[in-house]
Amino acid sequence: MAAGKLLVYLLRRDLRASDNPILHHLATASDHGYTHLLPIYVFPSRQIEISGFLEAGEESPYPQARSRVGRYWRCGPHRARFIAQSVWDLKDGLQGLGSGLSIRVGDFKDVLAHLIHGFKDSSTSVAAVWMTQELSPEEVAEQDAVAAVCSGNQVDFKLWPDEKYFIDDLDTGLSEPKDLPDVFTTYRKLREPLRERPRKVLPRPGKSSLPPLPSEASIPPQHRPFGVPDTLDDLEARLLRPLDALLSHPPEFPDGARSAHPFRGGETRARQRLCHLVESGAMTAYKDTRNGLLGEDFSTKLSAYLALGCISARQIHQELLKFEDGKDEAYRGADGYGQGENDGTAAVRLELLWRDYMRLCTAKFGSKLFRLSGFTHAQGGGHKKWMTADETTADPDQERSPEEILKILQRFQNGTTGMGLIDASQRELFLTGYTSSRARQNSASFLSKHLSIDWRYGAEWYEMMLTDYDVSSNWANWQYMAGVGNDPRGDARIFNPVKQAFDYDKEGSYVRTWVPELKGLEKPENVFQAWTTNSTRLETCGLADNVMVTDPVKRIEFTVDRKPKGSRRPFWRRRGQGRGARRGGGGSHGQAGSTSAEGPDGSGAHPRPGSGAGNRSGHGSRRHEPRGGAGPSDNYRAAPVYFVNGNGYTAGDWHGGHDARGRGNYGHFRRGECWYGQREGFQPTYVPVLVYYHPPPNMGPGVLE
Ligand SMILES: Cc1cc2nc3c(=O)[nH]c(=O)nc-3n(C[C@H](O)[C@H](O)[C@H](O)COP(=O)(O)OP(=O)(O)OC[C@H]3O[C@@H](n4cnc5c(N)ncnc54)[C@H](O)[C@@H]3O)c2cc1C
Repeated sequence: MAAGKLLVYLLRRDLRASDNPILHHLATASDHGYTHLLPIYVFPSRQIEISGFLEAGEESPYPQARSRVGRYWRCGPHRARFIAQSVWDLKDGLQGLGSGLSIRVGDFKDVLAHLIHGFKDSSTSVAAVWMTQELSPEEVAEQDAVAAVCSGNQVDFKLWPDEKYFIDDLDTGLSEPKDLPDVFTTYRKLREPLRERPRKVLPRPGKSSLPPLPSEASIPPQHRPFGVPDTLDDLEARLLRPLDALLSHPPEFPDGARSAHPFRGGETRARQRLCHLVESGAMTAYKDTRNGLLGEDFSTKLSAYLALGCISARQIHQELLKFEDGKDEAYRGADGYGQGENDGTAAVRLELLWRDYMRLCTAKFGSKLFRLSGFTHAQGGGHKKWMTADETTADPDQERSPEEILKILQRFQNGTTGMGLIDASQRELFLTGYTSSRARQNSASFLSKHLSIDWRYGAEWYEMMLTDYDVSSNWANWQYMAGVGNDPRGDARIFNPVKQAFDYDKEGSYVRTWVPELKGLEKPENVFQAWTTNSTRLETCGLADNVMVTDPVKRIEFTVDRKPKGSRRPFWRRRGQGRGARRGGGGSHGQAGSTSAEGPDGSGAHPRPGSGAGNRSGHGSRRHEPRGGAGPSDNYRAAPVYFVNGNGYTAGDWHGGHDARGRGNYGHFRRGECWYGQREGFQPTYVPVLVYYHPPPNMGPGVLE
């Protein structure tokens, strides 16, 4: 009979040794009862294509890891590489602590079943499996499948709460997911002051404080027909091998362009990046710079590390605290050192709360995250007609044929729509795996609202291309921008990508960087829409026959005012039908060109005079942000912990009654915030002829309201 009790820790998006509840518990609790620990990272076959790991001549038993609507690879090259680096960094880190990490590929349940079976004859058998809980449907299914394997093999199973968020689940003030308010602002008010919310970080386990690995000889190898490599280079190569032909006409990396996200994956790099941001003053400047488009430091670029759990939000918060409280000499040289929270650090905390909120939406809405009609379907909305490239599901009355939509999608993806800001963003995304929040918002709005294309194509494309892809942040933001999610302004918020380009890329540097064909154009308005350039100039620049000029996917009439006002370049936009309408024969394309505008507060849409389609219902009526939320709870509740003991899998509650960690009531509830007293929603003003827009305040997800 086996003497050793082995604990298997299956890692997913908790790729860090510091502030890791499971490792912390194992390093500090004397009574956990396990003689050995085997941390394992599984490259899951559903989400990452693993055919590159097949032994020669073998076939994969798993379907290809492709998305449902667009059939794209679910994990593209940028993220695949970043994950590999992160896993390898953790492996090195754990080895440094006297432990280690095994890498496997396949389906979680197969990996686990093979492992349990393989250990059966060893002196150490698998006694328990622990994982960090995730809330998204696919990950929940993984957990359930693992639990079932454990149950069938008399192995204990336990889910630990995911603590990489800003506010722990214990402290959200929500009794259950459905209590989440449907408007972010309501949730934010419920949780302010944010600086007081996060729990303390957990220290990194000390050297040799973790239970040892089982002997190498006893660890069963990767199950057939796959093999796992033993170098990072080989790991990366095998992940990238199947990912060819992402696009039929991919953009080329422009001369002189530099990635805004040149970072390698891993906990070590995440830590370095965080320290750099505080030390350099980038955190202090964040509020002023975050709408930037070019460069490394206009925003934190911590998203990919956060998504994989290489760093937790509360580690970021802790570093900000040290700076704000003047507690770390390394940060002394940075602006604002020791002077408390500033606009920049407060804005970073707010963004981290957005991230929490998107995840809580997933907990609340479950698989509706992926539904075309979005969350709003649940609230009676989501009746918009979307255009699709899928002949089998396309509406017979669809304005453009599925074939045309497919072509438009390809031009969106390879950055040749003719809409400069969108094209630059899409090429940057394709070539670097990153594009700024501002650019993402515009691209998502463009695809879903200007082109009325099924927004899930965009969400899936981003899932493939983003290094920082996170299921909740991606899909809920796409819903938000498509007007089917938790944006109280819904369909009324339409970004005008030309106006946005004037606001955020004044001289057109960003667009010129990523769309080098446009470098010869002097005027920003031409850079933002090349078709507006006169024919002589087009000839000179070799653009006369370029598809961005001859057949832009969308034309927006937009004229720059001659008289500059203040430091900003004001502009007016001609009303009435745009060329898009003439070209496209009206309908949604034409309308969007001329109706799209941001209201005086930079958010709403104006009904369009004389269009016949200027739909005032829903725009003209005052909108009230719905109330929601359960309000702060009186009692401290403990983390949701899920157990399976031998033969029973107990699905825990959102807040189960088990205080697993005994870290006390650090994040106790505070009463008194008037979370229900929302300001009222935007009421658009009807302005008939000429509109001067003020610079828009930051609106939408990821920016201050
Ligand atoms: C269509 C669309 C898709 C998106 N997909 C993702 C995604 O897959 N993964 C992802 O992490 N973010 C996503 N975002 C949110 C946001 O664009 C990125 O988090 C941000 O651009 C990452 O850069 P950063 O780390 O420099 O952000 P910063 O501006 O420095 O913000 C700090 C952190 O706050 C969080 N954050 C900021 N804005 C948001 C937001 N709107 N929603 C959720 N979290 C936010 C991120 O973790 C980010 O790292 C998406 C936004 C849009 C509009």
